[in-house]
Amino acid sequence: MQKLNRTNYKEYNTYPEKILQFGEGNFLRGFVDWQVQVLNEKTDFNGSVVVVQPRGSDKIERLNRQDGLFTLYLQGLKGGIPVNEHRIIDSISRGIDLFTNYQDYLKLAASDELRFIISNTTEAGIVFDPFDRLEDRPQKSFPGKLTAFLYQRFLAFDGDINHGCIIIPCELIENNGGVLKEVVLKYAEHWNLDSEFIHWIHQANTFCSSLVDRIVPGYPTDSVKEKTAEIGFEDELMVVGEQYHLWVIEGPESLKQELPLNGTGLNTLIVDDLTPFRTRKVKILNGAHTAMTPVAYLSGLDTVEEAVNDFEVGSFIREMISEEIVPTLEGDLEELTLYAEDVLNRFANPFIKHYLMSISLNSISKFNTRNLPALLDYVAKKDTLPKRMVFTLSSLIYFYRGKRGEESIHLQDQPETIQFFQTVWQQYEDHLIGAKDLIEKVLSEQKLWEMNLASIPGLVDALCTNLLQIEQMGVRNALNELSETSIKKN
Ligand SMILES: NC(=O)c1ccc[n+]([C@@H]2O[C@H](COP(=O)([O-])OP(=O)(O)OC[C@H]3O[C@@H](n4cnc5c(N)ncnc54)[C@H](O)[C@@H]3O)[C@@H](O)[C@H]2O)c1
Ligand SMILES: O=P(O)(O)OC[C@@H](O)[C@@H](O)[C@H](O)[C@H](O)CO
Repeated sequence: MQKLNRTNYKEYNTYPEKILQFGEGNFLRGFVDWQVQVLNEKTDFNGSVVVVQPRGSDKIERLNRQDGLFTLYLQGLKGGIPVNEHRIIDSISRGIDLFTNYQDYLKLAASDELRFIISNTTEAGIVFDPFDRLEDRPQKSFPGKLTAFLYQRFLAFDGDINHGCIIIPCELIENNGGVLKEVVLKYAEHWNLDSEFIHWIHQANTFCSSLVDRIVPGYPTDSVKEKTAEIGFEDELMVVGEQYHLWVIEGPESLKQELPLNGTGLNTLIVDDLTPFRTRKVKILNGAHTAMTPVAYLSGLDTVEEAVNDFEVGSFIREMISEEIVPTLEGDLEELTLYAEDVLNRFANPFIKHYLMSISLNSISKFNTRNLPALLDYVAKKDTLPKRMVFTLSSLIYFYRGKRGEESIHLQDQPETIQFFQTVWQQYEDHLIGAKDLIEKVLSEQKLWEMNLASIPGLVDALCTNLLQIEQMGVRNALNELSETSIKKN
């Protein structure tokens, strides 16, 4: 079987490099790079994407081995009809490995054609690292790398305000554009860069917050053989996603000229305020994903579809959404309920195997942004703890013990987070601390939650009860117990 690359696949197009993309991951390829392909096909956008790694461990060679080409499968309901289609995406021109080719990165900063910068570095990526230096090749953090790039561009064009960029982060954090801009400005100050550069950042560049929505499980491990036979190429970068997509970009009117979306059929909206779209999506869809992951995985399930179709776990998820998440949201109840139903139908998409383990990446920071706000709102509104969300948090703490029965769990999170849990669970197993001490240690570790969760009335005791039940009878039986009980008013 031939490998997918531009020598073997001749029907590719080439376009000027207009977009710099931080992230080689499945989501950006199945969402942004697909949209760029649609823009190239249906409008005069005429642009391609250069990909760089947002952090040290990422591999860019795989992308370059395939000359940026990859196959995208979109599977799900389109207008109510099941659709399963695939295509080769040619919108990525190349990847630049910042460790071996930093000079190409600097060269790209001086390109006249470059206009957009896009990123997706998970909720953990937009951070300030005081040890990053301008001279590093590359800096460790994504915003450090971006600041160095923008500074090089500022120098290359002598501070010309017509050579700034439109920066559109996709990370699922609130006000992602504003937060990214703040971190860039913090680096500018930390590195003592010229005040003209700071002025240029403000005047020449636009940081647009954005909200993305498409379920992209990624590489189809289970069906790769059939898919390889179908496309006729070996493709290490194959991606599967659902048909549904929505991209809401908070940006100026002028962006509508630069991103010619009209007539493309893309569900991409340029709006003044994306808050309502974001809150609804992050709390219901992502909230349910992150909350179901430890519960369903520790119940012996592996995918989102299995989780929503499982009697106990599925009921737990549905009730959590309707009784504990939706009541914390503002807006029309009927509309929110319909959105929640759509989300549950998307979760049950039979074409898609969305592995819980892939959702579990950086679960602690995801819990903070996706679940904790709803938990706190619920407590504030109802003056009692939401028992299902509390159960989720108990399961999450148990998940970070790193064991599902005899099997060990491959935890994917910041090394210090994994280390912290390893230490407290070891102390527990060595009988140096009890369950309550363990919970107290975890909840009061402010680096994990950015607040002291132990201060939430009743939470330590509720978690302790759940944890002991999970340990004694397993998550599934503990879930059954939970449906019988209610948490006492604080
Ligand atoms: N897959 C989906 O269905 C989907 C849909 C919408 C949004 N997202 C977003 O995409 C992210 C996951 O991406 P994916 O599905 O492409 O997974 P992936 O594993 O293929 O890619 C993850 C990307 O995030 C980067 N990353 C991870 N931790 C980082 C850190 N600490 N600092 C900087 N970069 C970091 C990786 O280097 C990689 O480029 C999620 O956090 C989510 O916000 C995913
Ligand atoms: O991609 P992650 O790992 O941050 O989160 C998992 C899912 O919640 C997420 O990918 C959703 O599928 C997506 O946000 C849908 O638009």
